[in-house]
Amino acid sequence: MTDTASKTSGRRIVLGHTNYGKSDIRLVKVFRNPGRHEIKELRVDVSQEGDFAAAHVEGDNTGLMATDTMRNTVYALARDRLTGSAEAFGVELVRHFLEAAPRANRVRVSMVEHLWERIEAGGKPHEHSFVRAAGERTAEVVGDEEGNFSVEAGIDDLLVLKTTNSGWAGFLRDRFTTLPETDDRILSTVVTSRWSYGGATDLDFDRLWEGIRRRILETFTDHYSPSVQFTLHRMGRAVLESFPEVERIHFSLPNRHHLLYDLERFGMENPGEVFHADAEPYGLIEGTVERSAS
Ligand SMILES: O=c1[nH]c(=O)c2[nH]c(=O)[nH]c2[nH]1
Repeated sequence: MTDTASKTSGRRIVLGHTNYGKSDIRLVKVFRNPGRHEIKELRVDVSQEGDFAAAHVEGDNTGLMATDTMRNTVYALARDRLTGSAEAFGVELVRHFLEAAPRANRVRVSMVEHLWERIEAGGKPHEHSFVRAAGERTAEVVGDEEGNFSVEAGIDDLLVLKTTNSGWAGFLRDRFTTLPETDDRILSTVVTSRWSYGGATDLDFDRLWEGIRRRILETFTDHYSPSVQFTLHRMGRAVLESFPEVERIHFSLPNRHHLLYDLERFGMENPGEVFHADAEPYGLIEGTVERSAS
């Protein structure tokens, strides 16, 4: 913290933590392999921490990298160094900024990858046409000038649903409880997940991400779910058991309620067929599954 030399009520006013960077850098790279183009679309945020007090307090910008330069750097480095995963590109960017920005001592690069799937045309994968795939992939790399790195990956916006094999019963009943117990309901959620690879910067991040996504989806299907809470833990445990590279995994799981619509009023039966998809409010179940210290 920096003393700004101002005084009010006897307590010094100081500059607290600061960071700055460029957000929402939209990058698309086409890999023009003959006969089979590939595409990568990233939204990149760059954030630097360091000794920026002179800029804030004195208006002295000496040694500050312009955020405009950060944006240019992302595109320029993408030319030769975006060759594989977003995580690997993030590591390259963080290394570059730590070296190039004299006042930065910690750099964070966060990325959201919008996924494109190849279109099948006439029963064949098309050479250069794609359709937006479900869900988004995230990656975040943080590095400091001491050489400490952390790499985190994740999933956003992956909507899943199962039509049975889920219930919610045995919960607390008090005078405000109206919800009936059920052993057969629709379970639906939008998976947001983040997992940590610790300090490893040279893993096969694409293989891991694909495998972890598949493991989460398989686990969603493979059991009777007595609650979103139970399914959260089971998905997390499955990922940690299958992927020793993962240190911990966090889930944010909104409960997308599907309420059986009352057709009795019209003299009709509704044996679990017609539902109202309730938008709000929604339950929100969040939690981390991790390896214990011992
Ligand atoms: O899986 C659930 N967990 C809850 O905590 C909860 N609360 C609720 O009303 N329905 C559900 N379902």
